[in-house]
Amino acid sequence: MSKPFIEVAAGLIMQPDGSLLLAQRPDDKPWSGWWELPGGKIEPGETTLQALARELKEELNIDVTAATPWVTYTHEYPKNIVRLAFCRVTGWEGEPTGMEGQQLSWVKLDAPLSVGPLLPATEPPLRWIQLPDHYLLTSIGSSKGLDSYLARLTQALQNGLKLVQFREPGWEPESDHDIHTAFQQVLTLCHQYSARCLINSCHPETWWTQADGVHLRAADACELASAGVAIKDQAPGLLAVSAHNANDLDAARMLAADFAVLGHVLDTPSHPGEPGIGWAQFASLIDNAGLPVFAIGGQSVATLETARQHGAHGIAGIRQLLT
Ligand SMILES: Nc1nc2c([nH]c(=O)n2[C@@H]2O[C@H](COP(=O)(O)OP(=O)(O)OP(=O)(O)O)[C@@H](O)[C@H]2O)c(=O)[nH]1
Repeated sequence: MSKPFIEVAAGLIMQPDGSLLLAQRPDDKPWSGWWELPGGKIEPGETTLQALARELKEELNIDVTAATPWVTYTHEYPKNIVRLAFCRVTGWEGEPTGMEGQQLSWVKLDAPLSVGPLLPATEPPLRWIQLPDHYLLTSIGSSKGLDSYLARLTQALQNGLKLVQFREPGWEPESDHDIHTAFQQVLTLCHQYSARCLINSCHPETWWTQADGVHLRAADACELASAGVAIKDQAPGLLAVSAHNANDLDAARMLAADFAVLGHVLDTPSHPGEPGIGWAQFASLIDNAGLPVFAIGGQSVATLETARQHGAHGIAGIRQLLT
């Protein structure tokens, strides 16, 4: 007999200082005593955000004023399959109160959790939410442009940039040594500002372990996923995947990537004459991605809010994020 399938809306209720609200499941529910994100089952006819608002009113007596869809993730438990639509909640009225007698706790995610255990399906979102929301891809081009690029990158890191990808497929063919030196300089600079630097899979595999993780091109991700390679065990650090369609996002999920980058969403100078997929298509593609997705293509600080309204974790880009 097939397992029951339930759809749930759950909120990551966050204070501006990054504290997150967790709730302990009450005695009269399955998994009682385990900690979870507040929320509950989506009723027939409800949208995810409507269900979330209703559940948070019932469970916490708060009125949600600002929430966006985020990652939808499916987890198979021994007795059922749960599709969890995690949403970010950044605005509410009222003081969260355990209306069902449940314990509540505001936790910091950059330290060991002060409560536990967490429901198994609640662990991944607590890891994902700590990813920065800006992801810069380099486009230096040659050793001639390196010094001025490093100066601009320093400025961006000083302004709070925390995640960078070294990606130089079109590096002018001077010598391999030049590009490796450039990579090391970018990596060292990122580390000076406690930022992480991933390496694109177009670069030699021997460099991958030097970086803070690997960013797979879509074709590389699809090839590794169909070959069943456990790339995450081989390359320590973050694993990211470029995606252009649902197939690429499936590969990212199969490889247990930490995040994907989907686009291009808006028209961009790096793809002249190729129209972007647009926000509606972006939102529909990531609906079942099962991992955080950054929007790429025409992205800047000005598009971050729109990206979030369409379920993006954050924005990725080459030019407009270098500020
Ligand atoms: N709210 C919430 N549910 C979660 C999380 N993680 C997770 O696996 N779940 C699962 O999602 C389901 C939520 O169902 P629920 O019983 O809390 O829903 P509900 O509030 O509508 O309760 P009720 O219908 O029993 O009154 C449970 O199977 C629970 O184990 C989480 O972080 N938050």
